[in-house]
Amino acid sequence: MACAQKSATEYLRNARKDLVKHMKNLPLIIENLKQKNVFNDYNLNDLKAERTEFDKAECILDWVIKKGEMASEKFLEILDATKSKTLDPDLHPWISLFASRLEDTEANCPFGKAYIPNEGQTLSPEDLLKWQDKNILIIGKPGVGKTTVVQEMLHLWAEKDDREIDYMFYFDESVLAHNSVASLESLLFDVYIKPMDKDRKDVFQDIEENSDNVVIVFDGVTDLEENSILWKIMNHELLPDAKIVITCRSEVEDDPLFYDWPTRTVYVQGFSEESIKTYYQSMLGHDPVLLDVILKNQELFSLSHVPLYAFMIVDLIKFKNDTVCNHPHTVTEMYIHIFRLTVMTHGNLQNKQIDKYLKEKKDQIHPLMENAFNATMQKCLNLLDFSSHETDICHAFLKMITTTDSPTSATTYCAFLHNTMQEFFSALWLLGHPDEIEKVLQLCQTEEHKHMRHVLSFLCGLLSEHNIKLLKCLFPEDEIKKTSDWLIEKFLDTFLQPQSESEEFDLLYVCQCLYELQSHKACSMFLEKMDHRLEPEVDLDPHQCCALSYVIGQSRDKEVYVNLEDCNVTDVGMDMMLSCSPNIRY
Ligand SMILES: Nc1ncnc2c1ncn2[C@@H]1O[C@H](COP(=O)(O)OP(=O)(O)OP(=O)(O)O)[C@@H](O)[C@H]1O
Repeated sequence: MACAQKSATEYLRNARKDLVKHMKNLPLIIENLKQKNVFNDYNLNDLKAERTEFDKAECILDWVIKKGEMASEKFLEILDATKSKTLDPDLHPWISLFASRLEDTEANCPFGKAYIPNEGQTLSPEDLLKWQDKNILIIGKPGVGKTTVVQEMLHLWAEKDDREIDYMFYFDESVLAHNSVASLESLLFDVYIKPMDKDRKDVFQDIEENSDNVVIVFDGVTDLEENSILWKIMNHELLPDAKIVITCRSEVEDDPLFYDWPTRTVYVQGFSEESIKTYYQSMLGHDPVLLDVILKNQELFSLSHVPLYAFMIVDLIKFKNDTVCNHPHTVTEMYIHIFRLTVMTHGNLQNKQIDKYLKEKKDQIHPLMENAFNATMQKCLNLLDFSSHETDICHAFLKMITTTDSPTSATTYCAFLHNTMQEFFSALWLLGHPDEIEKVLQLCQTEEHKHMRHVLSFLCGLLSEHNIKLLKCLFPEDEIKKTSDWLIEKFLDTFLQPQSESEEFDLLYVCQCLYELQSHKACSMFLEKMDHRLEPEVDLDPHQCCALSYVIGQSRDKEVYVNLEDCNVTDVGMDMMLSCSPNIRY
């Protein structure tokens, strides 16, 4: 099974000694690493400074291993593809073994990085590719799989021999952040692909003249500056017949940017119940006890419809003990454990050493929190002011992105491996700066800063009593408690106000924050303010049902009236609602 095998990083680490001596043709390896975005310009420059081939080989291996699993996998793929030129024959069986393992994994295990189809899903990425519509908007909550859907579209397109579309361009948030891109040509050719200089003009002309053969994907739009190149593409002022696919989070759907954008809208739902079961069966089937823990735990199961959470659960469940299984599972707690696990792996530590190590590294971690917060406030994923040494602990959470600014210059930014991690770090910063919380509460009510709500729900989770022991190595315990004491009432007062005359307050968001906070007192206060009547009026996904039933379950002596007349609720969701039945009246 894929999960029982050695990781690519381990595979490399074990062979490091032999590779340092027996890798050949280093320039070819380096060029490939550059093309696959494993190495950036800084790495190349630093390598030039190494004097001997041996030193260079050591550097290459150490950097790749440090850059993590994906980099190691790409490196091994390069070695396999070029082995006749780059590896001593003695190492050919070693690399072939890795290559066959990859094929085996892909054939037998449809998961890992592969796209997981939902049973009975009404639409597939293939359908989206075939649609004739010129504008497609893909919407969903964080981590539910929007990026994965568009990447699967790209993958399907790249695999096709008889393509109907000639060009497909994908731009992620780090590119979208550069509203100032100078021209269409530089956007298309300077970010990822560069046609040979001699062809560049012809290719560009072909794209412009036959824009009906072009698909442009903007992944993770938050806003686009009016009249920027990106805005003009979206509105078909440039490449008038191109198909534009945009992904955004649910709260951005109502942004004025999309008011006049005639569009076909697709909502990404995440894993279906069937997909969740198949996924866990494939990852944990070898351990029926663990498998059972998840499948029978309604909260964990409901969280798993967000694929990102399902992946985290698999990693965390291995550390299961009675406490792990016997208390409610919040999203924030999973992030705290992932944070601590990353620290543990980076420092090569044992579990019991993590707190001490974190205390020692506080000075490195706090600037990362601050940078995350500032970048999130500005809806930016590149940490513009952040610099730290490659060996710092912070790099365990970051990837490097290099953008070419001109033919002779490039800029390298740090960015979090996933944007939800950036939001988690932003919440950590707020936890250490309680004076700023009230301002953020107010800002969240504005269109411009609505996105900060994701940070606040993490903040609620960080304030949960259960999590304090995991955080007190970074923040004083009494400060966390003090913040928690005053925040509840402020939070409820702020969020229970309708956002505008036409818009009700967001009941489900408030319930999710209360679930993260895990406080009976806060739930009672909320139910009191609601007069024990809840009317969601929208379809509920399993995790929303989990939060809602938790809040209802906190009403000890009063029944809560819940009106589900206008809601669709999944079976898992309904089970959870019914499990708090003594407190509920329909
Ligand atoms: N259908 C799927 N099959 C396999 N993996 C998936 C699927 N959907 C999501 N994932 C995995 O879940 C993680 C999060 O997905 P993704 O980045 O696509 O979410 P997102 O909706 O774009 O999140 P955000 O709004 O935070 O950008 C990724 O690691 C991705 O590989």
